[in-house]
Amino acid sequence: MLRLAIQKSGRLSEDSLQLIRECGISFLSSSYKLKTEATNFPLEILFLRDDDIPGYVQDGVADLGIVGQNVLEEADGAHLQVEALGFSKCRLSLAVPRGDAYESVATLQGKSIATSYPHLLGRYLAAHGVQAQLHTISGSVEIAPSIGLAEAICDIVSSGSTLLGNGLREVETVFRSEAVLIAQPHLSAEQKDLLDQLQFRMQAVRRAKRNKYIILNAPETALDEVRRLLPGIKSPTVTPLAEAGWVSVQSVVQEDDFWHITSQLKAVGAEGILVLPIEKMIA
Ligand SMILES: Nc1ncnc2c1ncn2[C@@H]1O[C@H](COP(=O)(O)OP(=O)(O)OP(=O)(O)O)[C@@H](O)[C@H]1O
Ligand SMILES: O=P(O)(O)OC[C@H]1O[C@H](OP(=O)(O)OP(=O)(O)O)[C@H](O)[C@@H]1O
Ligand SMILES: [Mg+2]
Repeated sequence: MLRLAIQKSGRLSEDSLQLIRECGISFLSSSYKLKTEATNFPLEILFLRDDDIPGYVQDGVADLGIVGQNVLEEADGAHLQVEALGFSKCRLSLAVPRGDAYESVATLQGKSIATSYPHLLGRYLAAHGVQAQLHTISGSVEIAPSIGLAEAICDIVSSGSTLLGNGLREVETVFRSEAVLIAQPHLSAEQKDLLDQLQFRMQAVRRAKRNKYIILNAPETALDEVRRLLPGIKSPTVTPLAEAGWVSVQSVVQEDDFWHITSQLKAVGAEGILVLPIEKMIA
């Protein structure tokens, strides 16, 4: 049995639950129940505050956890990371009131800074030879300058809307983060085997999300060009159409390259291009 700790409610919760479900693991969940057992995989899921997850995993109370690298690093738990999961991408940044002069991090010398990440920020400031007064608060950090609590802040930024809405300007990136899977250091051989199975499934799900299945019709004369554009996993599947001189091509294309490749496919005469999502992809 493996015990996996995920965030109870917050920015990581939905994507964590979705990833577990996409791995084919079923379980019942209700917002009142803080522990549930999967029905088709030896997994127990604990719903916790995200700040507590690195400690629980370090101590072996939970075997696995899903947490942001920002929280993990703040808790000195980077060694627990087994895999980056690609969601909840954000950055920990320094910001100052929009009208304030700012040249470099040296501008913060002797200033007061509000943050929920005193360890990460302290390390960053020390590396830049800056001494500042840190005020540790656990949330709504962006309010601090406007109520006279601090002259600058250091908090999580994603779209930048919270900074904008509070009259602040992002000036330095202290740390880049995404959600990660972490594991306790003393898993048994059986638990390691289960973790391998879980990671295998997670990787298949993530790979599938990065790729699309593509089907198109092309004149036979364009086949070499189409094959060059759509090499697929091994090579594309090519079948003749009922109409002479035409073929149907099926392949896999990376989401990031899709629009660029599609315009090139059209340029060489491809028609009727269909694109389908892939559910799982095993290399
Ligand atoms: N705006 C954002 N966009 C993307 N990811 C974010 C954003 N804000 C936070 N995160 C990531 O999600 C994690 C959880 O954020 P959230 O705001 O839900 O934490 P919290 O309020 O501390 O939750 P908890 O109540 O569990 O302590 C953060 O540690 C960070 O890794
Ligand atoms: O750059 P943005 O897209 O505006 O996101 C940044 C905000 O998101 C997070 O807070 P959240 O909304 O999760 O609320 P919380 O303070 O309750 O954690 C973070 O603490 C920032 O305040
Ligand atoms: Mg928290």
